[in-house]
Amino acid sequence: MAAPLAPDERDAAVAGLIGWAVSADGKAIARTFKFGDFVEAFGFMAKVALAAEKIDHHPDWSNSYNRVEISLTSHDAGGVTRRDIDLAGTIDRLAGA
Ligand SMILES: C[C@H](O)[C@H](O)[C@H]1CNC2=NC(N)=NC(=O)C2=N1
Repeated sequence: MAAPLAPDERDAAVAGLIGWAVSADGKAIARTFKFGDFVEAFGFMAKVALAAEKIDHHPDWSNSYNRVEISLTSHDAGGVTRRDIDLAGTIDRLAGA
C-alpha cells in the first residue's frame, strides 16, 4: 500500500489531468462526464470497469442517464495515490478527452 501523495504533489498531478478536481476533504479526485445518452454513458462505464479490474483499482461512481460522476481514492491508503492519478488518465483516454 502506497502512502497518499503530499498535498502539493497531489495538486500538481491533478493539474496535469483534464477536468479533475480535488475533493473538499483532499482525499479524493473527482470528475463528471456527460455523454449523448445512457447507452454511451454505460458503454464508457463498461470500458472503465474492465480497465479498473485489470489494474485492481476501482472507481467510486454513480450514473444518472447520460452523466457519470467518478470519484477516485485509494481506500487502503486513505487518500490520493499515484494509482488514482494513473487511473484518472486512463479514464480520460477512454472518454476520448
Ligand atoms: C484486495 C484488493 O487489492 C483491494 O481491495 C483493492 C481493490 N481496489 C481498490 N480500489 C481502490 N480505489 N482503492 C483500494 O484501496 C482498492 N483496493
